[in-house]
Amino acid sequence: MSDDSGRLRAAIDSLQACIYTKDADGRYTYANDLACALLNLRRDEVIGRCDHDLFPAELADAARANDLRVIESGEPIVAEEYFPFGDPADVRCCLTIKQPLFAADGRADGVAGITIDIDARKRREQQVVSLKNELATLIHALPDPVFELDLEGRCLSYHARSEDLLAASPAAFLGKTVREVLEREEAESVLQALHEAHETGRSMGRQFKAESRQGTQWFEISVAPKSTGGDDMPSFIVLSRKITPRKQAEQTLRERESLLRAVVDNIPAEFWARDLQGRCIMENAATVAHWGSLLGSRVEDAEASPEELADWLASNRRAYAGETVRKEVACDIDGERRVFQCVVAPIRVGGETVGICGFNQDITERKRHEEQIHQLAFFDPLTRLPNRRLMLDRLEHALIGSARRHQEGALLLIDLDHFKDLNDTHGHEAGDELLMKVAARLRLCIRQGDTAARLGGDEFVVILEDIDGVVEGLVQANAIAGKIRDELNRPFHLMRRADGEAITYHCSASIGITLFGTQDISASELLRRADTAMYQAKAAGRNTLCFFDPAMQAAATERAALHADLHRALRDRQFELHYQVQVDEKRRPIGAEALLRWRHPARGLICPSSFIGLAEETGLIVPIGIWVLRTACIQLAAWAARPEAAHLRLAVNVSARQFRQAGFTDQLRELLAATGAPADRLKLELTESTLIEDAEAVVERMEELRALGIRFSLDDFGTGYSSLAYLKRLPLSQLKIDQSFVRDVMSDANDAAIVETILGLGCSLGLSVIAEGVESEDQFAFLTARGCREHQGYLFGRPMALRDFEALLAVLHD
Ligand SMILES: Nc1nc2c(ncn2[C@@H]2O[C@@H]3COP(=O)(O)O[C@H]4[C@@H](O)[C@H](n5cnc6c(=O)[nH]c(N)nc65)O[C@@H]4COP(=O)(O)O[C@H]3[C@H]2O)c(=O)[nH]1
Repeated sequence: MSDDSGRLRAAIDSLQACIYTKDADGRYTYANDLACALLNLRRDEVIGRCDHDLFPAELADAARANDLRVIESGEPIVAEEYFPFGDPADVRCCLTIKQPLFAADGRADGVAGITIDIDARKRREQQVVSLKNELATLIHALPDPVFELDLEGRCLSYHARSEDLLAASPAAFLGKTVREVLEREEAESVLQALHEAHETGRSMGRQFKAESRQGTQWFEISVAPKSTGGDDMPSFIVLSRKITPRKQAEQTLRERESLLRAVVDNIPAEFWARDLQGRCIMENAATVAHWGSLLGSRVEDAEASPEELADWLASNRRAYAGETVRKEVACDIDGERRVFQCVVAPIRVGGETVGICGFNQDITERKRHEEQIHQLAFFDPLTRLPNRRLMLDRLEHALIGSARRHQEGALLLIDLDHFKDLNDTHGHEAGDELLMKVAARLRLCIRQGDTAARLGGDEFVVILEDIDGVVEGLVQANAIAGKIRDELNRPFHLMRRADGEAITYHCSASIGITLFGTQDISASELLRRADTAMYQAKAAGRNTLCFFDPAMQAAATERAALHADLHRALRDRQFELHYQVQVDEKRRPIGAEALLRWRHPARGLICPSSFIGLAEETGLIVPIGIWVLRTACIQLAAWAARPEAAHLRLAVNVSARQFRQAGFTDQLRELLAATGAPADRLKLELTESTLIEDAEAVVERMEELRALGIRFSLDDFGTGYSSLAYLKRLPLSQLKIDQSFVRDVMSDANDAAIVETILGLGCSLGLSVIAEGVESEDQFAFLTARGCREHQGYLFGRPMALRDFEALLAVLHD
């Protein structure tokens, strides 16, 4: 028996459980080895102690409470208690079975307990519980329903926060396969997802639709196989998201996109858009039809000329910078010139430019119509000349322009004589044909920039512009009116519609002319004047030109005649050079001034003052001047060969226009070479006005000529405004005192003072001074007394023909 109790005790001690007994007061009466070892006490130290002696109070309280429950109830209990295991910090959960111990009287007076460490299992259980809780929370938190389906698509279970998220009530699908619930195509989609998940481990993004009371509902599913851990039929967790709103939005977006596409394609213009890198990101059908698809390409990739590309790039740059650019572009399409109205504008999103877009609209037809409208509005349909309206507009512009530019213009009103008779006898068609042919001839008579217009009926108007000066205006208006009259006098060949016969028609016109320039006058007043003048022309017997102003008329007639005469004079060698002697203070001849004379066959000898002005205005002075210079050079060469005349200098007047003419230096060089005239004997007389305009060019020309040996005398000195500083820059050799000062030098103190000043000036500038217009001995004495060494005037000799001049030279020599 004692052997048995010893073996039992040994068995109890070897158990991996704490076994103990306690008395009614909770004092240990027995503790096995493991219990002692965990308390790190010997058994005799454990026996007699209670839990409060060994453990923290709250653990001991719990254990004591269990002990008391067992003692009081006399029933065993199974409870969880917590004890430190060796280390006081290592408190573990233990399963405790407590059994009452009974006294002989049957009262429970102690407890026998077995305590096993279940801490690790307890923790695992707790983890599983918390994992389950988390999963439940997660599933609960999921916005989308979750299903468990088997591989055939049978619904094993589901979880949904709300039945609204389902396509049908759970009863409709729980336990059923998707084939039973959904349309065939939709069910296939779900089954494919299940198989995909089965094979690859997951499936995402498959969609299906189901009909519900709310209409068609769309779902998107994510599938993952459910791990069963055995060979059971595989099942799958299917997360089903209701995407009906998204689908509807996508549908709306698609509809909008196709509407936008349709709108863009139906725009009756080419449309394109480019991103910030310049790549085409959108285009419409019209653009593709014209250019081929531009998508993805840049402007630089287009097949166009460098100028066109540069132009497009410049517009695009401006649009990227925020500007809306409008321009017209003309290009050839299939060999036809077409015009496009192009707009390039920035594309802004939230105030930021994200690209540019453009419209190119073919406006060729519109342009044509505009042109036609313009033609109808401003041009006479019969003759295609500007009509009254456009003529008035141009006339107003001409009036403003000529006033601003200080130029003259002329208005010619042309009325065909007896036009009505032509209409009456040969029909309107012949009349129309004449008007067209008259228009064509008028066009030929005017310069580019001038206007020929039809006022209506048989009345035409010509506007001449940009004419230098009134005289030139008279001359030109007269000349062009004459040309028009002559042109219209040439026979016209017309067709008579009635019998198809060709007729030769002799036309004449009455032309009224009026000039306009700086004076303030309206277009309508001008027209009235031209009309008055035209009626005067009619009254004067038709086929006539008439100026509005009789004085102008006379001047124009005279000028025109003079002009024609001058031409003839040059051609018929009617010009002569007269020579006026120039002497020194001892009256010895030192040279002469060559003065031009015109021996007119009818009017006799004409002085230059009567024609030099006109010759200058009309440019005839240039050929006349060359003739003078050539004659003078020939004369100088002749004198050079004669000892008594070799010292003579010859002064020749050169007009500003001639002096400024390109090639003047070369002309003189050639003349000197051709005639053999000594250049240093030739003296060019220039007036102050010649020198003042474009000073740089004048000085340059004078230097060129001086390099040839030619000298310069400044004519009319004292009448202009030459500054001393300016005079000093000029390579002059002589100042000529104007005869107006010499004339009154004896009577007018001012003139005397001016003469003295000029003499002093010549002295200080190192220039010789010659007095002009010396007529009396007193003047001569006055001038010589003040140091004037050279003289010219009637006192010594008038301008005279060469033979007389040479006779005079002989007398003066003697
Ligand atoms: N009252 C008076 N007059 C005198 C006297 N001595 C000379 N005269 C006149 O004064 C003018 C001097 O010529 P000018 O000042 O160069 O003025 C010249 C000159 O500017 C210009 N001219 C003459 N010949 C030519 C020429 O060949 N070419 C150019 N471009 N102009 C010329 O025509 C102007 C007038 O020439 P003319 O009628 O020949 O008039 C000449 C001459 O006859 C005098 O003592 N008393």
